[in-house]
Amino acid sequence: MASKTKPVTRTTRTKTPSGVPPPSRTVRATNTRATPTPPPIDSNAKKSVTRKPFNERNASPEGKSRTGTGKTVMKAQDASTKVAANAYVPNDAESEPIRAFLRIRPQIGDEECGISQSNPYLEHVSSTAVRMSDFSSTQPNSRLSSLPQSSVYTFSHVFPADTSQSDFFTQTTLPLVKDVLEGQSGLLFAYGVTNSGKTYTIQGGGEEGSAGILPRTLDVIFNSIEGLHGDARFRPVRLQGIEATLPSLSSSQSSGYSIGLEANGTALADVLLDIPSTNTDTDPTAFKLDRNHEYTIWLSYAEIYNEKVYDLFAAVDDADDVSTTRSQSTGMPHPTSTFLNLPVPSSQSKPLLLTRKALSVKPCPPSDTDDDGVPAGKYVAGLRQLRITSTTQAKALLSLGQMHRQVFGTLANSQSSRSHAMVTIKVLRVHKGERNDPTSIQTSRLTLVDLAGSERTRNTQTTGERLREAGNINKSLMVLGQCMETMRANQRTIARGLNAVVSEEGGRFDTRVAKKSLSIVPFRHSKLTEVLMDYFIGEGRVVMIVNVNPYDTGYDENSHVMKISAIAREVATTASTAVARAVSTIPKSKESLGSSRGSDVAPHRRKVTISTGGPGQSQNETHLEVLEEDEEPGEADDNDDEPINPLVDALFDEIEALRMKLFESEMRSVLIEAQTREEIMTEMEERMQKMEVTYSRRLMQEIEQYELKMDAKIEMLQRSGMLGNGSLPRETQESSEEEELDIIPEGNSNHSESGSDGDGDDSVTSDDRSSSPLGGKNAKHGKASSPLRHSASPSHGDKTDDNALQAIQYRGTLLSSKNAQALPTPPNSQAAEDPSPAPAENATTRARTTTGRRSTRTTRNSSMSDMIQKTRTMTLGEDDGDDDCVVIIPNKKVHSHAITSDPDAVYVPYQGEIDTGRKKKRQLSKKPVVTEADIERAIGVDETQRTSRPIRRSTRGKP
Ligand SMILES: Nc1ncnc2c1ncn2[C@@H]1O[C@H](COP(=O)(O)OP(=O)(O)OP(=O)(O)O)[C@@H](O)[C@H]1O
Repeated sequence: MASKTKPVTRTTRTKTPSGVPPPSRTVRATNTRATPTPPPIDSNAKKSVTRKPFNERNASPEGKSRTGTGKTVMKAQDASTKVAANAYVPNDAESEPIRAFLRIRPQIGDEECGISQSNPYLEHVSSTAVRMSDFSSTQPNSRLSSLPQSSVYTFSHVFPADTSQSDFFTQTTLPLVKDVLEGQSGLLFAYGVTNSGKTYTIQGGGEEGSAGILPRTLDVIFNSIEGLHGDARFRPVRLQGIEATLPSLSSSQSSGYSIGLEANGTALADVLLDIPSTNTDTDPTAFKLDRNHEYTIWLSYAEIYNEKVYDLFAAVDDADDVSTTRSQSTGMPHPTSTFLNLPVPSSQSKPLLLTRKALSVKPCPPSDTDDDGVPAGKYVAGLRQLRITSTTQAKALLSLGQMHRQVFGTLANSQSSRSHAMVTIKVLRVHKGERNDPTSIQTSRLTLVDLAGSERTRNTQTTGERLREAGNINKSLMVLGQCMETMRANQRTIARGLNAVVSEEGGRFDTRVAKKSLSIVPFRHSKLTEVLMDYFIGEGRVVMIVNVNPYDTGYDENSHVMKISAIAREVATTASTAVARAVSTIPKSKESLGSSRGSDVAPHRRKVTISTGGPGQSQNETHLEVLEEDEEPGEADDNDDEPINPLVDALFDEIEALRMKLFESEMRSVLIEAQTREEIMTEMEERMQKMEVTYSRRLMQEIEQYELKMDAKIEMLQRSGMLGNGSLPRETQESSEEEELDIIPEGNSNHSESGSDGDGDDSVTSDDRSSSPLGGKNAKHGKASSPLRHSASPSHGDKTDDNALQAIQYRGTLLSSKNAQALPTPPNSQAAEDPSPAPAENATTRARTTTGRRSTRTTRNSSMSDMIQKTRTMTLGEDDGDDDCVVIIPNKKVHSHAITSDPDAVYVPYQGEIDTGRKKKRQLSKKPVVTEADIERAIGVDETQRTSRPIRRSTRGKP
């Protein structure tokens, strides 16, 4: 019986490439304006939504008027009622900004993988804000980007790491589930870098209570429609279209999917996948719905991989293969997969060919357009929509789709989700009394998207397939960000225009002018945005879930994600109520069932060999060939978005292509820069390490050499008796003793008091010294010239030579003429040879030299400390022009005695005296004592020369 003819109410819809949400809608059935809250579901009134063309949207029936030129204008007073001052989002009752929720992933111990850092870079500021700080920036050269090191980001709500799946679902998704049952469409997508918890959020984990958003959504839907299931007389097509099912299809479609044969032997699925155990985790929530309505639920599952859309239900067995097989374990009918149930080929046989065909994204056909001829968005042509009748079926079907995704992901060598997964749940609602009237069927849909993780910059250095994947993932996410940014800009422009009108008394808002100043949102530049476009331009609420792993090392990537979410929160979308669509009684079965006709486009082939069998098991190799057919040429973009001007469109495409290239080259340059920096750092580190090794080796060598020198010196000093020589052999000790005795100035040996026998301190009288050519003014007066003794024998006559050795070490001792008196006298034998009397002034001075081993022992410590003490306080004597006396002190002991004997004596070592001493020591054949007279004699200075060529003085403090 023909049903009562009813006018088909259609949504008046306009294409709004500018992304400005339609600000007003009219619910015709009730003849009242829609309120922000959708009408209660138990209302019997049939609702339809009228979307008005852009140029009419801001005009109320009263305020709208047409100018002579056809321009639509709106009176300022009317606009003022719609637009709040300073608002950038049109203050439409139904429009609302995208809600962005941040979910922080807990630390799960993946530090070992090297993808984690010790400090979380996120810090809670409030329940809606977090501060993001880059701790790695404290390390020098660690930052490669110019992003701020610390920023605060605000969200609709921030969920800490310990949030349960159930709580998260309740606060973020449950309102959308309610909406979809009540006729409003919605979109939820999880966005974040790889490994941030998107899949966990959407699908869930394996543990009890960890079911994700998707299974919980299905639970709530089926809990709510319990006892309200409709039949499969009509099915959804495209976005919102409805068509009657063919009788031959209805059985299969009513069951939703076919029940395939259990595969005998090893199925491909067994080889490729660990089939997950069914999650018994269920959400008990149920909404109270109007029991006068019937509901049918339809499911589709698509993935966008490498900028191509694939149907993950494509391989689910068709009705023709139907058999009534039930699961052996649960006894429940379960879906099967064409290719997952294929028997595993032996290693010798031909590779198994798995084919899947990319689907095209098409604008909705004219049959779906409204009365004004405005097309109704884009849909994925050929995407299967399967009817499901229970949550168990739905979950089984989804896990089958997930397996397909996983298989192709595995075959593409993917380690994580390299594709965007899109599950759409369609709810068809009809009043029980009108179930035969297709025009009264209302369609709403909820799409849940698990986006692929944005690829890390440093990982994009992969090649081949992975590089292509990474590029496409980044591109689609970038375009998504661009779309939201453009929409926000357009909405701000509109708001500014309206605000200006409001502030201007009697002002008019010319929508055409406003429209011209708007940018086109680049939805068409990625498959992802193209498919989701309909939500952004006014088809439902949008929720964005931002997943973040605060221990992730990719600070820059996460900053980018945060920025996109900040933009998203400023974009307004408009909630829609259920839409009734045109009905076609002739089903496009081929298209709707996802037929895979041949294509002229060369398919993308991949050969894969999978080895199975663990240790101790038989090894098995499975050869597969994967064929990814492109979408058919010309399928897409027919009747595409309203052509503004082909040239402009082409130019816009060109701009977008260039922008994309720019972005890619920027990415590449950042990558190269990062690589270069890393290389330089590595090289620097290597060099530094080498230098460190070289220097430490040198240092060790120097230390060794220095120690050797010191040893030699100590030995030498021990030999000379300057140090305790208990360890020396007896004869050495004796020889040292003798050598020390040799230090006694020769002149002293003539004095009985001198103790030349070594019993006591030997002293040198002024008389002794007076004979010295080194004494005071003697040199000046040319009175003394001590002969140099060359013999090192213990005999007094040869003592000078031996003493020269030590004396040379302390050569450079200079006293001023006054203080020179304190100096020890050179060997007295000189005086014997040179009978010239010492000057009177020198006669008063006395230099005492220590001789004799015993006396040395007893006085050494005090002498040394005295010497040190005095040396500290010594100052160069007043230069009265008379300091023309050079005295060479034979050794330290003699020197110290000289010092102690005369408080006015000053010891001034000159720079490098030790080295010079050593050199001289070698030259003078280890003579312990060298007097000036010796030197003069050695260089052959006679009396006459001495007067004309004064002995060079080692004067300190004088230039
Ligand atoms: N809230 C959470 N609680 C416990 N474990 C979590 C949580 N979120 C994520 N995980 C774990 O972190 C790991 C990574 O999560 P997931 O696979 O969901 O990341 P993803 O963002 O989907 O990565 P990709 O983009 O690479 O697919 C998984 O082992 C998952 O179980």
